[in-house]
Amino acid sequence: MTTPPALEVREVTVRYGDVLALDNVTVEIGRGVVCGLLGANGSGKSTLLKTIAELVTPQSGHVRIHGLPPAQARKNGLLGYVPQSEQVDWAFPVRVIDVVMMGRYGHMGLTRRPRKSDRDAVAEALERTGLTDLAHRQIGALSGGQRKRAFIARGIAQGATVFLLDEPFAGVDKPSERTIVRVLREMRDEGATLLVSTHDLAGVGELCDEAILLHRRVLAHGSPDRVLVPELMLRAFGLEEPA
Ligand SMILES: Nc1ncnc2c1ncn2[C@@H]1O[C@H](COP(=O)(O)OP(=O)(O)OP(=O)(O)O)[C@@H](O)[C@H]1O
Repeated sequence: MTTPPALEVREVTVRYGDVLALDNVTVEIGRGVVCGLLGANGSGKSTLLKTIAELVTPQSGHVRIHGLPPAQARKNGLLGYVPQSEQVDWAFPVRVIDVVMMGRYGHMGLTRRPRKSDRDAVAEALERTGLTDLAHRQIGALSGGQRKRAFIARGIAQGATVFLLDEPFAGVDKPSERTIVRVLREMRDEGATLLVSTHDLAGVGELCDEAILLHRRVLAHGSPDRVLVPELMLRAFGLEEPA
């Protein structure tokens, strides 16, 4: 039997009322890959990530994570998701350590009582993301970059093997950006698959092994030097000269 890809999106179409957000999107990503998700505003990047995370239900098509439906993969802790900052209620009174511990819920059973292994995993994730000293701060009291790092720490503590990140570099200071790039590469080197939506085209070559160019449909998917070419970028960003 062949091993299924880490992430498989097959013929997915998503509409919000009259708006066609994704049109028959098919993507496969292997294990141990960082893949950048690129496209103009409104091209469907967030919708694709939300569909994989089952926060949006497609009109047709399906998603598999290591061959499993997303709900099952989430239950097994395989699927992690870092939302765009605007989607999070930062006034919610939780501490950084509580956010990271949420990544362990799938490991705890129904009692949700942390064991030593859970506390150790949280401590390691905080350490790797440089948040140990901020562990007891309210999440809303952190900078943009620190907040992103807290959500990434949650995914590390969870042991996610497919990790979706929606604009992890938006509103992030340089030191946090460097930490995030290092941590994402480490996760990739440990075998995780990361799908990262970003507007930071300059950083794609440095971070990503592959890139997907989206414009409701997949315009291109391959190595960054094959995808980030003027002809495709002009099409993706709607700057194509009239024929
Ligand atoms: N909840 C919603 N209801 C109605 N339309 C929506 C909804 N969410 C997204 N859309 C529309 O679907 C299309 C794709 O949006 P999406 O947020 O996925 O794009 P995006 O590439 O992530 O954009 P951005 O880079 O601006 O975040 C856009 O036309 C958007 O206006």
